[in-house]
Amino acid sequence: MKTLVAGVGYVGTTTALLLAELGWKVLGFDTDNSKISALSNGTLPFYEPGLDTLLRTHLSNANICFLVDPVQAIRESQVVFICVGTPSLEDGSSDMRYIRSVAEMIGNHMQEYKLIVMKSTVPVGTQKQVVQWISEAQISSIPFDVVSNPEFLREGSAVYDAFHPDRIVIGSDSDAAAQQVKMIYRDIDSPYVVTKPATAEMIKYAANAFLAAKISYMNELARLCDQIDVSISDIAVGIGYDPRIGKSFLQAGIGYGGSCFPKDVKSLLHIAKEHDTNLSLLQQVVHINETQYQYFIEQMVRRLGGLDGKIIAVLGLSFKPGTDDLREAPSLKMISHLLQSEAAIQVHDPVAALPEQLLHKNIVQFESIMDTVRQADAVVICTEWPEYASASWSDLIQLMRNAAVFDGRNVLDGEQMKAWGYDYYGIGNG
Ligand SMILES: NC(=O)c1ccc[n+]([C@@H]2O[C@H](COP(=O)([O-])OP(=O)(O)OC[C@H]3O[C@@H](n4cnc5c(N)ncnc54)[C@H](O)[C@@H]3O)[C@@H](O)[C@H]2O)c1
Ligand SMILES: O=c1ccn([C@@H]2O[C@H](COP(=O)(O)OP(=O)(O)O[C@H]3O[C@H](CO)[C@@H](O)[C@H](O)[C@H]3O)[C@@H](O)[C@H]2O)c(=O)[nH]1
Repeated sequence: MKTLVAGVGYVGTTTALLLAELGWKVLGFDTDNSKISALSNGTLPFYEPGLDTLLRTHLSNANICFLVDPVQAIRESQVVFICVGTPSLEDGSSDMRYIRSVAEMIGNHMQEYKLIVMKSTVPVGTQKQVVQWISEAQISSIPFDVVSNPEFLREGSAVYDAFHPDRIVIGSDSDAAAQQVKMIYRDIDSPYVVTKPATAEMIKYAANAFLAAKISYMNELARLCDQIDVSISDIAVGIGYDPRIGKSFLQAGIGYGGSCFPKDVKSLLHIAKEHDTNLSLLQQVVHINETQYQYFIEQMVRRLGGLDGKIIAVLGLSFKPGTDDLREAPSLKMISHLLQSEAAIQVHDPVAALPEQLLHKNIVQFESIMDTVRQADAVVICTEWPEYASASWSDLIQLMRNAAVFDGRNVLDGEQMKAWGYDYYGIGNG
């Protein structure tokens, strides 16, 4: 059986390689020809640990191939996984143009039954809408099923997450189609949640919004902790032992970023608005997240006595470690603000490069942490890359003009930093 993955970005490439590992023949299709040629040559167009090895293995085994011709891609496959993007529009709703275009492409070119599996994160009701778009695009009526199968992988650990999912959610109107999706994943050991398509679509939003809420909760408490001489990191440990709370996603910082949480929480709020429902808790989750980096900058201004003319070393650009993804990265908002305040910036990231919109005469990217902190008036940690926790801080202090460290991810040992002579501030640990 041949499977087609439409849209080979983060989720599509991971899905394609998972399917190849599971023994299926896989075709990858994307409208971005540069991605197709990079992937065909064994090069990932983004950074994701472990995925490049899988790509080269399955290219050489001829289990996977990447195509630019949509007609061939649709005609040669029995199952189509939709993995295209669903970015935010100005009003917070999801931009459905890519989903619609794939649906119409399938409808247009299919000549026999297809099972269509929707992995993109989509508003509730999309499965129904996709059925309609495919039907309308068909030249003659050919049967097909559309199943919702949301993806829960995290960037930076996409390979592990794809092979060890916490659950596989299948939303289908047809038992036979749900069984077929289960059969595709049969070698993966995971609980299954088989439900209605709308429920599957909502599970994805509910999961991301819940995790975002956990983070904003800790970030808001961090602001109080700063006032009462209590460490938010100690609070996370103390509450995390309660299995009803859990240890994960309690890390206070400068806010959540990435291609999912910001857009998915906003999309859920938009869905609620369309149904005259007020999700006030989630509105606050967004508000806390959008003001968290400003709160952090206020602490910097207070301690440094202003930013004008200061040299600030920014450690970390990507929205989290293990990826070069800069989508909604808090570091970018931070840097824009610092530049507006007439600070000069020296930046470092192990894999991500400064985006074009931040190229400015007052900003320079260095390859080493040492060069980045040299002559700085303050260091700001924006991403919890392990190399920042393990850097030789006892030596780096000699290179700085002023030994202030603002730890936006609480990765350093504050007491040790102070003992080495730093003016150290960890968010919620101040
Ligand atoms: N990135 C993640 O960690 C993650 C995790 C779970 C779910 N998701 C969801 O999965 C979806 C994809 O996310 P992503 O991060 O992989 O996006 P991405 O931007 O990395 O990839 C999307 C790809 O779709 C391609 N595309 C657009 N229109 C197309 C078309 N008509 N036909 C074929 N290809 C087309 C684009 O060129 C791009 O390569 C989104 O809905 C996202 O919310 C993402
Ligand atoms: O305790 C924490 C945990 C995370 N974050 C931040 O939250 C953001 C998102 O992190 P993470 O969830 O690890 O990364 P993503 O790759 O965006 O994965 C999320 O979004 C994906 C897309 O929907 C889902 O599939 C995943 O299950 C979900 O974890 C990052 O900026 C992190 O720095 C914190 O601030 N504190």
